[in-house]
Amino acid sequence: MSRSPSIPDRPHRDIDPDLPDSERLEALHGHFSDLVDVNEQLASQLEQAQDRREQLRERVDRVERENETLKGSSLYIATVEDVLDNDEVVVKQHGNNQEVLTDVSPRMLERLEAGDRVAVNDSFAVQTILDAETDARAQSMEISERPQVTYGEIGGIDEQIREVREAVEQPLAEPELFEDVGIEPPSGVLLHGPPGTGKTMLAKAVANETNATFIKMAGSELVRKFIGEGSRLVRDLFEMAREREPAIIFIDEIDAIATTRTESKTSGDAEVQRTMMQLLSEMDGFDARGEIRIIAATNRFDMLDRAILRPGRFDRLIEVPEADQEGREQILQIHTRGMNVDDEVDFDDLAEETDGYSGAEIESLTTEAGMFAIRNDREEVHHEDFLNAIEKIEDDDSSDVISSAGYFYQ
Ligand SMILES: Nc1ncnc2c1ncn2[C@@H]1O[C@H](COP(=O)(O)OP(=O)(O)OP(=O)(O)O)[C@@H](O)[C@H]1O
Repeated sequence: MSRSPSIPDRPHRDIDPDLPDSERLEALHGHFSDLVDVNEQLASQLEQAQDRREQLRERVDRVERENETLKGSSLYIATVEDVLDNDEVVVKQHGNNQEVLTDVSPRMLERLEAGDRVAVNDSFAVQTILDAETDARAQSMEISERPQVTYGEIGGIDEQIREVREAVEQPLAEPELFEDVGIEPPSGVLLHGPPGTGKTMLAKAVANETNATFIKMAGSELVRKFIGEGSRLVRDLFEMAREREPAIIFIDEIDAIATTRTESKTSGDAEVQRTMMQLLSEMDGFDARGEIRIIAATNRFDMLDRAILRPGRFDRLIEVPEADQEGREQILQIHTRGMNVDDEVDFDDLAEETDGYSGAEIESLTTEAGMFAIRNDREEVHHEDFLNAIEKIEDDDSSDVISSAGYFYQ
């Protein structure tokens, strides 16, 4: 900050009244010119102060403008339904589906087409047209016509495979069985268990077996920053599935939108709540005997809002636990199928050594063992390579590899 200039001293001159007139006149002249100097200094200081005031005023204006922009920047997402000739468009706001007729500038009108996603402010004035890159629909789903994963590639969870086949595959493949008996198949299946135990693989394998499109959406993707975006994505998800029947919708990390409601009522919470309500309403209006099956997964079963577990929703719970000794041996064998493994490798012993490892961790262990073989100039992977890999992984991650499985999942 600039320091304020010091105020000049008031000129002062003692003039002896007994002096001759000419000398007094000269002294008065001197005094006068001192006053003129001070006056000039003060005038220049005044000018500087005025400049500074002007600068400050401009700064205040700028900050106020920024403040206004910030206040106005919580925009809502809407879709243009119709572009009318008289500089008006009909937009439908995501989330509440409210349709509004709103004016747009001729310049904006030229760039708008029905179907465009736009951001609107509180008064529904179109602020921005969202381009393809901001189109969350394309970014946030993983779609695969028929995933490659088969049941044979999943080890240690045979019972869970059987349950999933019964709850998801059978209603798709043999719907008449349910019709004949007169029961509704489970609406949604919830897989819960520690990370890396094969939940996603299971969902993919069902899609593979039933020749269905696999559509995956992560719950965290549904928690978007724009109001209305999450529920819109849920609608898109089901629409996408309807377009591609038969389809398996897989919602990973469902806890992101379905955790127990907290007391806090921030707008973020309300938005998450709306997304979950949209999911529930899509599921409620769903034909359980149809060609779309829904599977969700979570590592945080304890946190889930029980509302999603009611009949007609995720009403079939399947726990996918950490593999036991036998399961780990199977997983080791599955992941070494394509590897050049020495006959001496003792999988039973390795399964014992990997107590607490998830399927995903066993998979990375086999790769690490292969790296040890390469380092030793061998094409064949030996038992000691696996042991070295275990040691390395445990050294690297001594703090969390073994405990990670239980970290989120109590
Ligand atoms: N039971 C298993 N059998 C064989 N491989 C497995 C198994 N579980 C996990 N894997 C390996 O780990 C990888 C990750 O597994 P997956 O994504 O299915 O786990 P997840 O339970 O969905 O994990 P997360 O909860 O973290 O999403 C798989 O691609 C697979 O290679």
